[in-house]
Amino acid sequence: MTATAISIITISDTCSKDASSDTSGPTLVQLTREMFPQSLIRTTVIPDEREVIEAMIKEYCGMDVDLIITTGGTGLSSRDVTPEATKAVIEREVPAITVALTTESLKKTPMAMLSRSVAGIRDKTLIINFPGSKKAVIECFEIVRPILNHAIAIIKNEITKVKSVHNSMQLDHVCSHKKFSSNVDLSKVALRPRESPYPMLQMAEAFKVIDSVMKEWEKSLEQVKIEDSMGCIVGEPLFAKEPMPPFPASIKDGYACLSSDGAGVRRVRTVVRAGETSEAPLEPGECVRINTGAPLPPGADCVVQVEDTKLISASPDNKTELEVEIIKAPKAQQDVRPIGFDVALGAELVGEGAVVDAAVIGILAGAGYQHVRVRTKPTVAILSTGNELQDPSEATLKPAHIRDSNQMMLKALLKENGYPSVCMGVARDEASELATSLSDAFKRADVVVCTGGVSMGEKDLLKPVLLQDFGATLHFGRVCMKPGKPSTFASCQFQGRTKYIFALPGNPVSAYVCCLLFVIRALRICEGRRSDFPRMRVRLNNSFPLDPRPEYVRAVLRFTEDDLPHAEVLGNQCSSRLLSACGASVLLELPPASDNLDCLPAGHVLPAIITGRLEH
Ligand SMILES: Nc1nc2c(c(=O)[nH]1)N[C@H]1C(S)=C(S)[C@@H](COP(=O)(O)OP(=O)(O)OC[C@H]3O[C@@H](n4cnc5c(N)ncnc54)[C@H](O)[C@@H]3O)O[C@H]1N2
Ligand code: MOO
Ligand SMILES: [Mg+2]
Repeated sequence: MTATAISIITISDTCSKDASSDTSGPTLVQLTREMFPQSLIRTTVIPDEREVIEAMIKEYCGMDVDLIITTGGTGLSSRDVTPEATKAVIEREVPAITVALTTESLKKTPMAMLSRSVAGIRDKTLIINFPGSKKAVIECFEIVRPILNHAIAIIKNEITKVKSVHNSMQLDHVCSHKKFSSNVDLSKVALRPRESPYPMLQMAEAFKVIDSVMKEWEKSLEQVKIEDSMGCIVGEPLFAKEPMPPFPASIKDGYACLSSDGAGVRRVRTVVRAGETSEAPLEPGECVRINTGAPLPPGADCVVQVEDTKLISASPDNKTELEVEIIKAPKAQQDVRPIGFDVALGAELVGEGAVVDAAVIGILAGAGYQHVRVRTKPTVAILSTGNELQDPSEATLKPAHIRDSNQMMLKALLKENGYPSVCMGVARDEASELATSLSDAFKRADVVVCTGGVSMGEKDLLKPVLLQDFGATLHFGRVCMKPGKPSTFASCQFQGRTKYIFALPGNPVSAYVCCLLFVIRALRICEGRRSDFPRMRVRLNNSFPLDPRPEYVRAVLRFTEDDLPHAEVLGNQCSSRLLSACGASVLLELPPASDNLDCLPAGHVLPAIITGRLEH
């Protein structure tokens, strides 16, 4: 999570007359810049005037600033009105921030009793008052530092509006190291929570959270070779530096003529084939034998195809045509592509936001471009977790082990959707090993996709490790869907950059479906594409029982005489049975079972998300 906009307001009569005397403002700029390196930080110095302070806070809030820190004007003198002004503009107070500031500052100086700081929220902006001295500013910043990311994330991602997510955020926030480490301690397994502490989001809520979090991804462009640009999104338009064709070219194999000569016999002066030029201008009564794609000789203004001519005379060896008859009078420009006919000089070859396809690559190659600037894709790392996993290459299985199928499957699925990734191997279900592997993955990638360890087992340690070791914000930890219930989405700051983590359930089908629905959605948002896969209406071939959760059923489509394709479910849909995804063209979107509908009958028409090839 990155604050995109921060405002520092120095409130002081003295500093407003001489800004160079302000030391607290610049100190806050430095502190916030270190914590939010990618943020836009605005500063201002204003006098201790209540109306001015109120107006300034309101103005920044109107500019979608995420965080406003004021410094100064919190004391007891009659000019100290910052708290009053702040109270007048905030919509909701956050009193615990003030309590923390006071409690912690009192440990350093009893003077803290004389600060009347206020903290609160106006619209989507968090506003915190700090006292005026540089020392106090440094101390206060250290006190609020641990909550800034979470607080801004909650406010900014509108998660406050999604009650369940809000609960989850609060939960995450109070999910202390100790609470989760009891989970880790096998000897105290009896103390683990017997209910998941993570609220179960509806799909629409989960999508909304992903969309709002991923919108923060900082978009950039990169230059790639055109042959490597397939499927990329064009970042800057490209224009034709040359016309196509660059010369008037014949469309037919025949004779270049002067249209003013009309029909009749012509002397065949010479020949011009594709790739050749002919220098001498055509004289009346002459023609030049020409091939498709060859440049018209100077003077010629039309081409007559060989089918519309008669041979009149040839050399004795028949290797040269000497005279031909043009049967029908040609029109000017007949069968000629003038200069720039296909692409005019300066025409737009490919626009910003276009998806590079084979034709675009052909156009760019034909126009002499070797590179194209495209929108940068996030880098992705894949990690499998589980003590039971062996590398797929191992010949024999150890007792109670299985081979890791998720890693290769996810890599292929991402590649199929245009996203390269790196594989980070398998981490064992130990907190320290998971932390090391995650940290290695964060060094390699912006987005980390891991599988396993997100449900209720005492060895399901992904969530606690993300919270404890990386101070991650858990955007969600459970989703009402089948498969994929324990799907987890988090973000954290790592070495000054935001990392996004999709911790998918270990069951292979859950990982497959959640990668399609959540991970690829997120990656597409980063690239500025439309987030959803296309959908179509299909007819169910056989009846299908409904689950209490909305279900994503893998199916193939059969195109018949019927107006709609028929969806054939790919066998048992158990979340461990990856065979149910082999060859799938679509995910059928099944509604949850209800009192009046617990089974969809054969022939029922329902939406299908197109995730694979429609025909094989
Ligand atoms: N008490 C509860 N138990 C479970 C719940 C629940 O709500 N309460 N949810 C179930 C659901 S739904 C799912 S889905 C799974 C998710 O499990 P985890 O994400 O914790 O994953 P693991 O426990 O590590 O593994 C689950 C399953 O998948 C196999 N697996 C894991 N990784 C791989 C891999 N890379 N390649 C192939 N197979 C893999 C693993 O061996 C397990 O069989 O939790 C349910 N439990
Ligand atoms: O939600 Mo789990 O992915 O059904 O088995
Ligand atoms: Mg598990």
